Amino acid sequence: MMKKLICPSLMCADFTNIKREVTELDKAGIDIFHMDVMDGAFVPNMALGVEDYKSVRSLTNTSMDVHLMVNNPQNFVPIFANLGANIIYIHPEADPMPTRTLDEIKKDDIHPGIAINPGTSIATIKELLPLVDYILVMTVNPGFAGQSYLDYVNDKIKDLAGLKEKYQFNLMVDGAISPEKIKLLSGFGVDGFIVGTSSLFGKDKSYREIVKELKEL
Ligand SMILES: O=C(CO)[C@H](O)[C@H](O)COP(=O)(O)O
Repeated sequence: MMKKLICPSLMCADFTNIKREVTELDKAGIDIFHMDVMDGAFVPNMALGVEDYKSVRSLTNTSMDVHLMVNNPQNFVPIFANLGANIIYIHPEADPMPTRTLDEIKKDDIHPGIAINPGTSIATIKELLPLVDYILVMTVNPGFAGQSYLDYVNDKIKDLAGLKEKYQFNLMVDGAISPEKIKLLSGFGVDGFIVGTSSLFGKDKSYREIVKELKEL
């Protein structure tokens, strides 16, 4: 069976009970905590920040990423490196020299990743493929939970899956990832799924039940 990394998007969690949320998600066997940091400029919203990152990091030893939905992400890398991030995603669309930033991330022994918007083509990121351990394909326009899945991104996901063996990256998807999409996209060769309101949070079942079901899809 292909690996299926389940990564809860903590912007969708109940932050009034973050200790319980993180503990229950850990018990459910999730793989990576996904932390969306927004600047209100690269995307028209604000979500998690440094203090949220510190809180979650203090509650778990599980892998944590940070998805920097910010302009000039190179300025924020040292902050999240110091906070114990295991994977740092930058948007190449927002960085004047993503090759340098990815090298800086790697120097800190952190996995470098790129997140790419629905309208970003593979051609524009081709040179970055040998530099990254993770590619996060946005299947909604980033910034908000609860949007609709953009089907036109499927062709790009299939094409990237075809490049995984050559470049050895993990292929991840983020945005309106329902159980049906996990099943479909696993078949395309996607390794990891950022799960928010579409499959994990605000449901009537426990995280343990849901994560088990998603892994078995
Ligand atoms: O990156 C995001 C928004 O930009 C969120 O991680 C994601 O959209 C949350 O999941 P859902 O779409 O299922 O509510």
